[in-house]
Amino acid sequence: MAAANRQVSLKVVSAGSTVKEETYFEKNERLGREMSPHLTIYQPQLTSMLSIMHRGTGMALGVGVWALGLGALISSHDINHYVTMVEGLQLSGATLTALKFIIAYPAGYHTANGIRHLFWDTGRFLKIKEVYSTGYAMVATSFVLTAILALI
Ligand code: HEM
Repeated sequence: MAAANRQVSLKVVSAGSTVKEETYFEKNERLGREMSPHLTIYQPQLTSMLSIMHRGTGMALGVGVWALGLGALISSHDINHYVTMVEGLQLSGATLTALKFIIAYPAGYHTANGIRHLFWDTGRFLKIKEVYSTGYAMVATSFVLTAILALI
């Protein structure tokens, strides 16, 4: 009953004195906080490296798809013209295969790791040992896939 009759006094304050007009990054800088994850001291691990690669290859594929699409729209020549141009460079078979390998690697990697991701999405291979073993297997598969593409 005593609590119900308790007196409360309110103090009027301006919004500016309570709400700090400071961004998340400014606050972290003021408090001397490091960026999280603190990349400069973060030990490189297979898990994080493969994850970064997945994002990188996804972005590379995105750029490639857009470039091919827009190129086809705005170019006055068809693909045969560019094939003839490359043939005209008289590159050796090994150089050509190496170049094709480099261009195709994002597709080989992203497909192999994408399938690994899809297995994870079904709840499989999520134990840390399995994450590592599928990581190594995926890297090997990505090389084989890309080599097949480069040799076509
Ligand atoms: C031209 C084809 C493709 C493009 C442009 C593309 C692009 C991307 C991009 C930009 C991401 C986001 C990466 C990130 O934010 O970390 C992504 C994620 C993903 N991609 Fe692809 N991708 C392609 C083909 C494929 C294929 C063929 C597969 C599977 C066989 C695949 C499976 C996945 C999966 C599972 C994720 C989500 C990974 C996660 O959960 O973090 N992608 N893709």
